[in-house]
Amino acid sequence: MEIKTVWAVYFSGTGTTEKVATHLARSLAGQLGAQYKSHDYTQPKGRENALQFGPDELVVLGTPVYAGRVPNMMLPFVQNSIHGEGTLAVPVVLYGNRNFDDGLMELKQVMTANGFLPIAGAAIVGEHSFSKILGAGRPDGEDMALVDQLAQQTAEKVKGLAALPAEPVQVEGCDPIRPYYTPRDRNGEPIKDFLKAKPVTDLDKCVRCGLCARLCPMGAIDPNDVSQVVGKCIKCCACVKKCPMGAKYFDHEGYLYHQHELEDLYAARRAESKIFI
Ligand SMILES: Cc1cc2nc3c(=O)[nH]c(=O)nc-3n(C[C@H](O)[C@H](O)[C@H](O)COP(=O)(O)O)c2cc1C
Repeated sequence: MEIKTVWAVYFSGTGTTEKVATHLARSLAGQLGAQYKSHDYTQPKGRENALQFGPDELVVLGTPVYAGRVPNMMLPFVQNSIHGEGTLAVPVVLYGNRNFDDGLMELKQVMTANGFLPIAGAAIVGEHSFSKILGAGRPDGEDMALVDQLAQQTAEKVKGLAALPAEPVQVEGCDPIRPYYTPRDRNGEPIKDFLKAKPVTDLDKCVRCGLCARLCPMGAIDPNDVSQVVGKCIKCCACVKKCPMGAKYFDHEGYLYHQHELEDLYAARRAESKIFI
């Protein structure tokens, strides 16, 4: 099949999804002799208009895994505003060394329902948003080599297609999709007020540059007083990890318990990145 444009379309709070989706799409474009374009829907502005793709385009759609699924606050945009028309696609998820659970399956299902034909997929490990030691430095060289392998195999598959395949690619995950993963306390109870946790600001370090307010995917930080989170925080950690002064952090007890538990359970092991073709 002839593809004219390969797109990287992605949400990425801390940059790991962007790194993988753009690399994969660029590489595919090169191998297919197609042009490369990208659309970043991390910021509210990137979600203002619907996206529609045609039969001579290929879309790499990337999202991080939040609570084992596609981030729930981004799901409406993906479901309602990203459509294909017999468009080949590669759903890609990034996950923080715990598990991608049903994130890739959910993304594949939503895309299939929206007129895409997923022909390959990937679940790649990225440094966990909540931590500097969980999945530290990933995706690394080994992960990116797997992404290169996926690009090569997907390009070969596309070149060999005379028509759209009858079935989408098989990926790991449950169908029907399971409920969101719930952080639990030491008694096995859901952590109280976890969803209400939001970052605080060390005013001795903060230089009021306003970067955090501009970066927040939810537009939740007051640009006139960046210590105030006036909107909904999805805990993507863009403000925490990208603040040049290290002025943002979480002090919420339940959040910190969950972060340390994840680090205790999963930091020592290397979770596998996986490709599906
Ligand atoms: C709210 C939230 C929930 C998360 N849930 C999971 C999870 O269920 N499993 C996992 O392995 N990583 C989880 N992560 C980690 C991210 O999937 C991972 O760090 C990813 O690389 C972040 O992508 P980004 O850099 O594009 O923002 C979660 C991160 C956040 C912010």
